This record gives sequence, C-alpha cells and structure tokens, in this order.
Amino acid sequence: MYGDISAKAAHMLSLPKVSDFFTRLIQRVSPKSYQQAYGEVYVTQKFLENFCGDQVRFLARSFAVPGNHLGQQSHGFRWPYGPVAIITPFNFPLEIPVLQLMGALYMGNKPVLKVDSKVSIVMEQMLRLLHNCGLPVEDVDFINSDGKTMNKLLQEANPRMTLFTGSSRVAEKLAGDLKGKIKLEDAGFDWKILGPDVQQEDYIAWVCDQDAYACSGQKCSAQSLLFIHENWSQTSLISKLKDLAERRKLEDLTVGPVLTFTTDSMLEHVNKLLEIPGSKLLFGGQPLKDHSIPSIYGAIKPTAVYVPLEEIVKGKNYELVTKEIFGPFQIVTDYKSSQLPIVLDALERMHAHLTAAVVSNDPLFLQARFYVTNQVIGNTVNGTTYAGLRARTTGAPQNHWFGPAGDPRGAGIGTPEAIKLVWSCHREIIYDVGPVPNNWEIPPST
Ligand SMILES: NC(=O)c1ccc[n+]([C@@H]2O[C@H](COP(=O)([O-])OP(=O)(O)OC[C@H]3O[C@@H](n4cnc5c(N)ncnc54)[C@H](O)[C@@H]3O)[C@@H](O)[C@H]2O)c1
Repeated sequence: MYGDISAKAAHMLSLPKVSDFFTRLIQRVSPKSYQQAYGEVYVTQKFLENFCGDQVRFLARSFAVPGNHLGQQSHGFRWPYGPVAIITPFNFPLEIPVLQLMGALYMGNKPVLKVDSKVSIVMEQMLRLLHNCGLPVEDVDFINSDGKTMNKLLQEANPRMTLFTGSSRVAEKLAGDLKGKIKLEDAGFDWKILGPDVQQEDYIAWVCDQDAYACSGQKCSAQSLLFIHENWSQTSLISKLKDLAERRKLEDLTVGPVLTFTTDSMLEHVNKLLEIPGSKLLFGGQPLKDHSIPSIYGAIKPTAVYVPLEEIVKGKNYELVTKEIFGPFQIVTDYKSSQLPIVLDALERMHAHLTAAVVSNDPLFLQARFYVTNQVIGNTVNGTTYAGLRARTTGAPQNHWFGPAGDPRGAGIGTPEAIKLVWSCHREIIYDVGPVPNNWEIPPST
C-alpha cells in the first residue's frame, strides 16, 4: 500500500502546479530563495519515487540462518517499534518531516508528527496531499503545539521511539526525559578543509559560498568553519568568496531573515570573535538595510571572520569559535602542512559530527593509513563526509545518507539504511518445529 501511496505522491509532486505551490508555501514560512525551496520539493519527490512499487516491502527484507538440527532455523527481521514520535525543526518544513514520516510508516510504525509550529502549515498541506493519494487518515497523528506541550505529550504517551531533529539543547533534554528512547539529528558545526592541491578556484569559491550562505546559513549542514591550506594564499579565493557573498540580496531571498538569532546577537558574536588576537573581519559584519524584518528575527549580510588556527584551539576561545550560529556566518582560518595535526585536534574536539568536506584530489591527503598519522578521513568521524575536488558540506540529496556519526543515538535520513536503522529494530525468531528424533530419551540433568 505504501508503495502505491509513494508512487501517487511522487507523481503529484512532479506536476509543476503542485511543486510550485509547495515551493512558494515553503518560502512563506522559511525564508529562502525559490531555488533552495524548490530543492526541498525536488528531493522529497525523488525520495518518494525511490520507494514506489515493492521497494517498501524490500526495506523489511529478512534473512534466515540454518539451525543445528532438522526443523530449526533462525530468522532475522526488521521489526517496527509501534507507537513512535517525530519532531522536526523550522528550516526544512517539507523535506525532513516527509522523509522521516514516510520512513516511520514504511517500517510499520504509528507516528505522531510535530513540526515546528512556525512552519507546520507546509506539512498540514502535504498530509492532505498524502490522504488524497491513499494514506489512511488513522495512520498518522499530526499535532501543532509548542515545544513544552510536546515535551509533556511525549512524557505522558511514552512512545517506544522518538526521532528528534533540531538543536542540541532540546536533543539533550529529551534524551534525559525519554530515558534514552530517542534518536537524534541535532546541531551541526560543519567544517571544510581545502587541501594543499590548489585547482578550480572559481568552482571551489562558489561551493564555499553556497555551503556557507544559501538559505542564509540556516541548514544544519551549513559550512561553519573553513580551513584553508597555505598554498591557497597565492590565489584570490577570499576575494572571490567576498564577491559571491556580496551578490546575495534580500529581494530574491538569497540572503534573508534569520529565525533563531537576532541581528544584535549575531553582531555581538562577531565582536567577541574580533577580540581574539589576530582575528579580523573578512567581509559582512553589518545589518541588512532597507527592510521590514521584525527585530525578533535577524538580518545580517553574509559574514566571514578570520581567526588564527593557534587561537581557535586555545581552551578559552574554542567554545566561542565553535558555537553554532544558525545564520549567514562562518569562521575562516588557514594552516600549514605541519599544522594538520592541530586542525585534526580541533575537529576531534567538536561535539556535533554531522557533515564535513575535504576538498582535495590528493588521495594521500584524503585517506589515513595507519603509518601516516595526520591524514583526514581516517582521523575524523563526521557521518556525512564529502571528499574530493567537488566536496561540499550541504546539499545532501535523498540518495546520500545524511546524519551524524560517533554517537550511538545518531539517526539518519533519506536512504534505505537510514530508514531501517531509525525506524525498525532487529528481532530474531528461531523456528524449531522438530521433529524430535525417534530414538530420543531423557538425558541426565545438566
Ligand atoms: N541534524 C539534522 O539533520 C538537522 C536538520 C535541521 C536542523 N538541525 C538543527 O536544528 C536547529 C534549528 O532548528 P530549530 O531552531 O527549529 O531547533 P529547536 O531545537 O528549537 O526545535 C526543533 C523542534 O523541537 C521542538 N521542541 C522544542 N523544545 C521541545 C521540547 N522540550 N520537547 C519537544 N519538542 C521541542 C520545536 O518546537 C521544533 O519543532 C539547529 O541547531 C540545526 O543544526 C539539525
């Protein structure tokens, strides 16, 4: 049934009239450019296409292992949790709730869904579309509430599993309140390393701009810290980055309102960083002008602050530098080859290992081998890591696993592996039907 629902819903979302409706609805509540909002609709549609036909059935593929005697065999099953909850943030009003909701349903659960109330109209409309495509109305409960009310509901209803996507603060609170019966997709302080091989400067500057500033930096995968190898100092990468950032404008929402930080709080953060010795403002650092964005939201120009590497790793600065600012903001630093171990130490100390990019086509730089201690991939743990010249931190489509690593509570989104991991548990049924051998006698007690 869910294969059929997915096929119909994928078809509906492929109709220009419908995809345009959802794109514009997303834009109304989560300010981003048309292209970025459309990206959500597109990924959602492709995800639904992936689970048409028998693909939902195949998600629950089981296996059997021969037993010790005739009639015995063990079967491993992916088993649903039953009553589950899904909590999702404001920044992806369609993609995150649809992908997680359908994953929960595909694996046979009964979910209650709570989307951030600022943006939940998008999912309300999408549920109507899904009902129209055959989703039985009793299969999903949809609640609109604030966080406090949802917290109470979870504690009273006691779902067997809750999937939380949002800030680390709420994630940790819920992990305690729900006694660990939770999977998390929480904050990202995502980094990118430009390796020693300098090439394709324009392309790499463009990807950096998109990663840091698209959706005004309000993606959990947004580039927050950029490490640039000293070989790039001969290039005009920074000035290109500045030019690209300055192209962004409020009129088309290529930069726009920040929903969870005010202008003052972001500028105060910039000023605190500028007190660190050797740091400097590369560009931005000013409020947006000529707008009517209410002051409870933030509105700043795309901003980059340079902080020297040796200052970043100092105890007193580290926490400040690695604070997630959910807005158009990034830290930039540089490093020499001999300083790679310091870079790796800075990455290791981060608490949220979500996305990362290692921009290099030098395989020895990318890979770690046990006798080379300072290479990147083998020394880091981020769940979604892009490696190679075209590496990015954002843009993970439905065909890439997206989620943190290194935390047993870490969830994933999008792929069959993510769905099976998050929305089902392993159950083994050992069939042992006999026959009991004809000559069997009661053995001595053991
Ligand atoms: N890892 C990921 O996949 C991912 C994806 C998107 C966003 N994020 C993170 O989300 C954050 C931004 O989103 P946000 O500001 O909406 O996050 P948030 O934590 O404030 O809210 C997330 C959701 O939790 C609800 N909530 C808040 N308090 C709650 C409580 N006590 N009990 C139950 N529910 C509660 C909110 O109403 C909302 O629906 C950033 O930190 C970002 O990195 C992570």
